[in-house]
Amino acid sequence: MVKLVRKKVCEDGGSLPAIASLNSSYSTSLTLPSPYLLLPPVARKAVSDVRRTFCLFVTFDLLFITLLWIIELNVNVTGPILDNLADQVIRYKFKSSFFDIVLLALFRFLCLQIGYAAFRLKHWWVVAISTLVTSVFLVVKVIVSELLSKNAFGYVLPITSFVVAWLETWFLDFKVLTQEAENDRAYLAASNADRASMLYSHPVSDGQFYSPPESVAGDDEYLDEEGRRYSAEKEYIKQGQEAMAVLDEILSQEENWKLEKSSDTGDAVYTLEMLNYGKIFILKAFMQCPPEFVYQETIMQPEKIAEWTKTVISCQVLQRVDDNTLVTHDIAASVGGGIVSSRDYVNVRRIERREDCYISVGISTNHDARPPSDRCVRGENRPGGFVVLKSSSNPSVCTFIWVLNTDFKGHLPRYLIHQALPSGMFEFVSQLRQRIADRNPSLYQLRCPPHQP
Ligand SMILES: CC(C)CCC[C@@H](C)[C@H]1CC[C@H]2[C@@H]3CC=C4C[C@@H](O)CC[C@]4(C)[C@H]3CC[C@]12C
Repeated sequence: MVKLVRKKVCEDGGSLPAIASLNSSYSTSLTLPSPYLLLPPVARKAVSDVRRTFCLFVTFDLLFITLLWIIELNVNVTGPILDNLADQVIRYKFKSSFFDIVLLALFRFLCLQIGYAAFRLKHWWVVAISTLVTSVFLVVKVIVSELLSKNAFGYVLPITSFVVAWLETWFLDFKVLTQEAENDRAYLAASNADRASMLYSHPVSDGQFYSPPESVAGDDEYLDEEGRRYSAEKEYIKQGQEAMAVLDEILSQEENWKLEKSSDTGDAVYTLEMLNYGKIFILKAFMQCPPEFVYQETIMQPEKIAEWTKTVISCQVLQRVDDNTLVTHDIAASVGGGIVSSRDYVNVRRIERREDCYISVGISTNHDARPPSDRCVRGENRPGGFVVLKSSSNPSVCTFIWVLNTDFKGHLPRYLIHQALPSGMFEFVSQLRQRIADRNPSLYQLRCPPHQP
């Protein structure tokens, strides 16, 4: 039984060797577009798709009412259709002609097309006026005229006009304006993200860390920008160090961990209640492989984690601040069969190599390149992370600990989440074992890990 030992931190926190020495295939670029991101804005369409659909519907309104009228002219034909037409148009009588309903459709068509296609208005008052005029006119018409006694069209035409007019109001207000407002927000966010990624857009080649370019002497604005960036980096480093202190605190309280659930592979999930952080979930799993393998898969290659676990949809390194600190954008899959839908997180991570373990802590932070977006609920990670404990007696085994301390946000029943987390964590570690076995076939025993002694 690998006992969780107290850590002995090296002075510099065990700074990492340059990535290149660990895995030359590892590369990252801060401008790599991710399918989950709001892609930098391209030229925007003059008329949005939803608005074009609305204009099409308005055209349908006019054509459909006109078609119904033409059919009506044909239905009770006493003489030639032209007589009927002349009757309703030239010898127009409010009480017996349908021509005014067609003119009303033409009025709606002109108002709406001029207002929403030509002037591209973003307000509902034009459609409100056209619908109000239509409604008042039709109500008066139906009350005063003899249309209803004339034929079926005495019902069909006014009712169709009324319904179509109100459908146009609904469509514009609940579809066009809301969708376009959403598009504007997304466009704005993409513009910000695009502008921000230009700030951090220095491609980081294999194994190199991001280092701010030399500032141009005398360029005050640039120095301001540089100063801002420098203080942002200091802030990230500080957040990582503080999170590491909290994680160490959690690890030092193993005697207070409460066993929640064990898996048939001998893994266990514990919980720990902490004053400022609520209920923390801690997975502890015995791994039949050298600690370096676990370190490589869970800590050193953050962007590849999505290749082998369904828990994470994507992970992108937004910025490498220094040898121990990086900022990532993680998109987690839905949890508990959809109880918790997919969440995204911006985490500052601190990685340390210590005498007895490899440790990686993360905590939620902000980054200009990934402002919160309406498309995904932004979760909040409190100090938590991965610990790969080395065995002092056997270098080919280790213990993997995952401290999960997350607020999924949203109005979700806590008990449901707390039910779902342990199984999700067990699934993660079994996918980790599978990954290590696939990448290190020699470790056949990984495929059926023994029960812990
Ligand atoms: C059912 C459970 C397992 C789902 C958990 C979903 C979320 C909360 C999980 C999925 C992937 C997780 C991240 C994976 C890797 C790291 C790096 C580590 O240095 C700090 C924690 C951090 C940043 C994790 C935070 C929590 C995380 C975002």
